[in-house]
Amino acid sequence: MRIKICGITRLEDALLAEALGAFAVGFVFAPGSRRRVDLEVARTISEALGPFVVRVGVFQNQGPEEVLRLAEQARLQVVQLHGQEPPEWAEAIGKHFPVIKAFPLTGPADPGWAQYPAGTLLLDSKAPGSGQTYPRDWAKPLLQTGKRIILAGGITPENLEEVLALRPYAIDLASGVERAPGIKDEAKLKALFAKGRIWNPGV
Ligand SMILES: O=C(O)c1ccccc1N[C@@H]1O[C@H](COP(=O)(O)O)[C@@H](O)[C@H]1O
Repeated sequence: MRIKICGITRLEDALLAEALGAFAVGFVFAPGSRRRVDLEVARTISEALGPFVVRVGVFQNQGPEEVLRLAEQARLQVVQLHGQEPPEWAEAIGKHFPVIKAFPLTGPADPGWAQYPAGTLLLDSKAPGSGQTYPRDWAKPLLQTGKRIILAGGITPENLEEVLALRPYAIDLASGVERAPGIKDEAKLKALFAKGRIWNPGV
């Protein structure tokens, strides 16, 4: 399973996620987030990781100029837009970085979101980073479009199986593997990867 561990603020958490087999780690630059990371810290962690972990920056309603500057300076590889960004912003950013666009679920997903100019979409609860969840069935209309869909929102080692049953492209967790915002919990990370690595999305 492709697993992204988001809200990384400490080198040791990033290295543990990498050692356990994370596909990606996320650095939150969204204003007001309890996991907001300093640019220098993100760059230091980014430079310390090996070549096979994707570095993702999470932004919320920040214009293309700011997003591109931070993504370049922090040595990121993918940009995740987690607010109400207009399609033109994604198009501008998409000239430089692959874009993941997050949508909050307050009911069944709108298949029309597949038209948004981003290669990959992410479905989250309406309270990003809170551990809040939603009826997982709500993701189905978008999963059926064939677009790459990342599922997020209150995923934990305990409820992982119901999420994997939907066969998303990847999953994304922040609070479900933490002991405090931005501080990952070793036991929860190990429990997650022990369960997550047995499932192969390609078959
Ligand atoms: O984690 C945050 O603080 C955050 C803030 C603003 C936008 C996105 C944020 N994180 C994203 O939230 C989901 C997962 O949250 P959780 O597992 O329910 O705690 C994930 O997509 C993060 O990238």
